[in-house]
Amino acid sequence: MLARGGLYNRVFIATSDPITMTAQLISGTRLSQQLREEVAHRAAALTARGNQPGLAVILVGEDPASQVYVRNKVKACADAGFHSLLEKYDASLPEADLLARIDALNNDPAIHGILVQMPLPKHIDPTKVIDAISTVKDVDGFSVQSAGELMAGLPGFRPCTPFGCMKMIESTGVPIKGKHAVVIGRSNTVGKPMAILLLQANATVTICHSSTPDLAYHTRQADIVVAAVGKRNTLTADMVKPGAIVIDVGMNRDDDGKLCGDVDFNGVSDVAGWITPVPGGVGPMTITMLLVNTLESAERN
Ligand SMILES: Nc1nc2c(c(=O)[nH]1)N[C@@H](CN(C=O)c1ccc(C(=O)N[C@@H](CCC(=O)O)C(=O)O)cc1)CN2
Repeated sequence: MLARGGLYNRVFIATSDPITMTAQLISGTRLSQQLREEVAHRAAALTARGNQPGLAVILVGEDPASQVYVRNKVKACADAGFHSLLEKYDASLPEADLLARIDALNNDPAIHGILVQMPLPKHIDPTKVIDAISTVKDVDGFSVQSAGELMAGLPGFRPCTPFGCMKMIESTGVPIKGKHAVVIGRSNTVGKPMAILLLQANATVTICHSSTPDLAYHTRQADIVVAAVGKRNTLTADMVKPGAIVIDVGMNRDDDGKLCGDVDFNGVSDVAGWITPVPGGVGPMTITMLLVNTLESAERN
């Protein structure tokens, strides 16, 4: 039984032990609300100057989860006062047609951000598609150019999920500088950029992955753990240093079909200092940071 409320409300867990340590909840929903209000104010100022932020969202195929995400992105745009275009294509869309569409959007002055929802159907090369998006409109931050800018510490768009995770860590008020951070997962869209962002914030960073022999050895030393594996119960209470900040990027289903992350939330809440929930944690922040990137693209314009 969980009682949740504010950004940093304690996570109360009904157990037989009344003095178990309880982590503070980092609510992505609440933090998103605050950030989206700021985004909407800045968007209104830009719109008043004749430069309304505009986002193009492209969905190829009928993946049910992707349909929900693109709908949520379009709604978030409307709520923030952005102009948005949702383009939906049949799964059989030829790659060349998609590239031609991106080319047209690259040259559309009303569009400041372009995103192609992932995953794409098998016959389409995601790298080719992402790299076709103009760097100045790559608000997902997935292109090779954007990855290079991140690596080099140059200005550019940061991938939305790790960017959101950084905002969540920062929201705790705990300085990242000098902390030991462990990132579990090495994907190009989450694990690797997450590690670089933490490094740029002066954390000492360890990246763990499926071939790491003793994951718990590393996580037990971590002040910050980011779990981005895609496997539930990857991080359990015995693997966490007391007081640590735990960020859960996972989106999995439990045996009852309920959405859950990579972290054993109930168990880890007894040990960690801060923890993100699933749902209501990193997911909403991913969409919020997309708005932030699109707004910044329009402001640069
Ligand atoms: N072009 C992109 N494709 C994909 C991205 C991305 O950032 N850019 N990320 C994911 C999907 N994604 C956004 O696109 C995304 C996933 C989940 C959520 C979210 O808010 N989840 C909710 C729960 C939703 C549910 O009930 O099913 C939550 O965690 O609270 C937002 C965005 C892959 N593709």
